[in-house]
Amino acid sequence: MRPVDAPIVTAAEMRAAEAACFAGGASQTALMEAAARAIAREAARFAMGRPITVLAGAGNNGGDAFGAARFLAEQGFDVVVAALGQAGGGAAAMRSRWSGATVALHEAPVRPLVVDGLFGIGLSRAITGAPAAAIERLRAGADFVLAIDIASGLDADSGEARGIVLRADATLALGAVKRGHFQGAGIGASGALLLDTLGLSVDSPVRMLARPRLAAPGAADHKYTRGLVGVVAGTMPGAARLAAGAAARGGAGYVVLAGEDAGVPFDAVVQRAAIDPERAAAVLVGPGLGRGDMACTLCEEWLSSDLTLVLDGDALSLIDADSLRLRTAPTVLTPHAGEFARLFGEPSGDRIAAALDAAQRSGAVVVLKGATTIVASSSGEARVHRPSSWLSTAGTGDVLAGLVAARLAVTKAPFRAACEAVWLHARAAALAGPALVADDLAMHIPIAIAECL
Ligand SMILES: NC(=O)C1=CN([C@@H]2O[C@H](COP(=O)(O)OP(=O)(O)OC[C@H]3O[C@@H](n4cnc5c(N)ncnc54)[C@H](OP(=O)(O)O)[C@@H]3O)[C@@H](O)[C@H]2O)[C@H](O)CC1
Ligand SMILES: [K+]
Repeated sequence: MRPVDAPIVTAAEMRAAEAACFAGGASQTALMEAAARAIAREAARFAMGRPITVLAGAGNNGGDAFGAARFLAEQGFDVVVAALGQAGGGAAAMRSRWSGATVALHEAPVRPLVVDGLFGIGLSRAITGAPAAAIERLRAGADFVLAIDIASGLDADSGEARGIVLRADATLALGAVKRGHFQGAGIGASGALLLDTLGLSVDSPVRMLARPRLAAPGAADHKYTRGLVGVVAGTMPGAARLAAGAAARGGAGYVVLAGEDAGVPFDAVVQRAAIDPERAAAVLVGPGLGRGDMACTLCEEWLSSDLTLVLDGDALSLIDADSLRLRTAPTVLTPHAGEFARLFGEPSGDRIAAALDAAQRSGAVVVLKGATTIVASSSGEARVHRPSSWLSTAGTGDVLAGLVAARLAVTKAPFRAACEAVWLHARAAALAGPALVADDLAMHIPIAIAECL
C-alpha cells in the first residue's frame, strides 16, 4: 500500500519493534516468510510475466530475497538468485528453502526486473568492489528495480549514499517506512514508496504528513474571531504581498499589510502604516523585510512582543536561535537549508533529527523546507512531506509563510498550523501544475482547503 500518515522510524526503532514482536512469541522466520510473501506480491505486479533476477545479500534483507524468489518461482516466474556471500542467521533458513538457480552476484544475469535484497537497514559501510560493479551493471540493464525495505547503498537513517546506491523504481518498506526514504540520496533513489507493516505494531512521534481536517467558520465567527494576520513589509514589498495574499486565501479573517507604499495583492488585504498588536492573532515578519537598520529594529520590536509570530526569510538572518528561548508566545520559523544552517548549524545527515533538535533548542516550531519538508516541535513531534519540486522557484516560501500565519490565526496551535500550511502549500502546488510561479499558488489554496473540509 502507499503509506499515508505512517510512522517514520530509524533503524534502531525498527529493530526494537522487531525485538518486541519476537519477545511476544513471533518467530524471525515467520516474519521473514511474511516479508517474502509481500515482496513476491509486489514483484509479480511489476514483472508482468517477465524474467526476474533476485539479488540476495548475506543478511536478513537477503533472507527476504530468497523467500520472495521461492514464492515467485512457485507462481511460475523465471527466477534466478544472485547471492553475495554466505547467508547467516535467519537468512540461512530462508536460503536453504530455495531450490532454484543460484549464481554468484558478479554472474547475475541482467533481466527486466531486479529485486534488490542485497542490503537493508544493516548496511554498515560503503559498498565497493565487485558488489558495486554488479549494482552498476544491473541498474543499467534493468527496466525496473524493486528494493526490499530500502535501496541498497542508502543509510537507513540519514538517507545518505554509502558508496554506490542501487536506485529503485519502487521500494517496499517492511514493518515501517524509514527516515532514509525521505532524506539525502533516499529522496531520489527510493522510487515509489510502498509499505507492508507485516502486522508489526510500530509507533513514532515522527510521521508522514497526512491531509489535515479543517473546519468552516462557525455561525458566530467574524473577521476578528477567525483571526487577523499582520504582515510586516520591508524593502521588497512584493514578497510581503505574496505572503499577505496567501494568508487571506489561507483562512485568515482579516489581513493587514503594514508598510509605507507596500501595495496590496487585492482589495481584501488592507494596507496600513502599522499593525494593531491588540487585534493581531499572528504576525509574519521576514518576507522581503531587508537586512538594514530598519529591518533589525522591526525584528527586535516584534521579537520582544508577546504576540504569536511567524519568522521567515530575512528575519531568520537577523535573529539568533538562543534569543528565541526568551519568547513565551508561540513562534514558528520557516527556514530553508541556508537559513537553518546559519541559525542552528549544518544538519549532519539526518535532517529530521536536526529539525527536532532545532525546535528543542529554540522552543519554536521549525519548518525546515526542502525537497522533503519537515515540521518539528519542541515536544519531539515531527511531520514529513514531499512537496512538488516545481516549488523550487522564487516567492513560494513567502506564500508558505503567509499560509502558516493564516493557519496560526485560525487554530492558535503552532505545530498544527504549520502542518496544515505545509500540506495546503504542497497541494496548491500540485493543483497549479508544472512550471508554476509563486503568484499562481494563492488562487489554488481555497481548492486545497475544500479538499480538507
Ligand atoms: N522490518 C521488518 O519487519 C523486517 C525486516 N527484515 C529485513 O531485515 C533487514 C535487516 O537485516 P540485517 O541482517 O540486519 O541487515 P542487512 O540484511 O541489511 O545486511 C547486513 C549484512 O550485510 C553486511 N554488510 C553491511 N554493509 C556491507 C557492505 N558495505 N559490504 C558488504 N557487506 C556489508 C553486514 O555485515 P557486517 O560486516 O556489517 O556485519 C551484514 O552481514 C531489513 O532491511 C529487512 O529487509 C526481516 O527479514 C523481516 C522483517
Ligand atoms: K535492499
